[in-house]
Amino acid sequence: MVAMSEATCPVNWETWEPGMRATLMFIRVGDEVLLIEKQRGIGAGKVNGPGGKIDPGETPLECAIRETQEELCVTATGVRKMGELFFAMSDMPDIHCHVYMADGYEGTPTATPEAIPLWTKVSDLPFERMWDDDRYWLGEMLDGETFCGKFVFDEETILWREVNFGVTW
Ligand SMILES: COc1nc(N)nc2c1ncn2[C@H]1C[C@H](O)[C@@H](COP(=O)(O)OP(=O)(O)OP(=O)(O)O)O1
Repeated sequence: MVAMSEATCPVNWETWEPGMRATLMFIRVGDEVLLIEKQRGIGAGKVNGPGGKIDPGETPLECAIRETQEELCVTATGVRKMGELFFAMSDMPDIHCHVYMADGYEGTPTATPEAIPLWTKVSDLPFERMWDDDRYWLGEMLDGETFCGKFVFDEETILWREVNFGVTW
């Protein structure tokens, strides 16, 4: 399935290069997902999944697990790759983000200087507190859909978007 704005895309994705590589992790247990109230870094003040920048020499999966440990003091288990996000931004480096979902964890979700844990019903995601792109893929992903999303932002407003589901990673 494809969702695309009517506008012509202002970005040539064939030649686009991200300024940052990052990850997101969503731990789903039953009908709830473990989100964070992000305390610092890009998107501070928003609700998101744990995640962050990929360190040199680190794989995206290693990064997603490390960032979840650092931000919430838990180790995600049963992790699978669900998607990739491509963000062309106006006011920060462009981002290529790898997205993972886990079906369990070890440890106790704990607040850290980086994040406050927030268990949320999958049926009641707080999109008004999240990056706007999340409306177009997060619910579907939590229901098991793999995806690829490309978004062009002007500050926090989406100018253009394309999301494909059923992508094999
Ligand atoms: C632009 O739209 C975005 N949507 C979503 N859902 N998530 C986004 C968006 N832009 C960035 N993100 C995510 C990707 C990463 O998980 C973080 C950004 O990384 P962060 O700044 O938190 O990286 P850290 O390595 O943790 O930073 P420190 O240098 O503070 O340690 O946001």
